[in-house]
Amino acid sequence: MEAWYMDDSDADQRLPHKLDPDRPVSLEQLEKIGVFYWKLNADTYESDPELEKIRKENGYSYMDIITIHKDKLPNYEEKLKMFFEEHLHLDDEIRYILEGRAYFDVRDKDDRWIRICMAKGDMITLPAGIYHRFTLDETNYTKAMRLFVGEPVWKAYNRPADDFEIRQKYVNSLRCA
Ligand SMILES: CSCCC(=O)/C(O)=C/O
Ligand SMILES: [Fe+2]
Repeated sequence: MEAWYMDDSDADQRLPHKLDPDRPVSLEQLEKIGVFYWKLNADTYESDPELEKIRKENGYSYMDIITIHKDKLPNYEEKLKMFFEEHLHLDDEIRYILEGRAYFDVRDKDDRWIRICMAKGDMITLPAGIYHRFTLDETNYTKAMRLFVGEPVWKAYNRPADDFEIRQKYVNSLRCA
């Protein structure tokens, strides 16, 4: 996993969009905005005790696997467009990359974009209420595990969603961080 502040160019969303000079973002900085990260062995995900432990400790009872590729995902273009709209969810977004690569972009406290480059073995949780978006990189392929506490709710609320209780709760949580 590698993270950095993004430039504001309109070029292809699949490009890295690093600043020049680069402004890397550390795990500690991500934790301050409620983003948590684990590194796992994706080759053994079907029988990995480390993954089992994380699921048990955090109550991630639900899981499925999504393959994001033009030949595998129904309504591929439409879904990618939707994923890249800035949005929030009422619950945490938990993703584990099993193959390929992808970018998760999150807003920092000052509303600046941080790009999180996720590759095989990277697992992340984005807090409920954080504004974020998702895109493939130039390799155009990823396979990811989606986890959830209880029955999954995939509904995304596009920005602006500032009046949502979960958004206010998230914003308030940043004050004490
Ligand atoms: C890798 S899962 C697809 C992206 C997604 O579900 C989402 O909500 C992105 O923010
Ligand atoms: Fe999302």
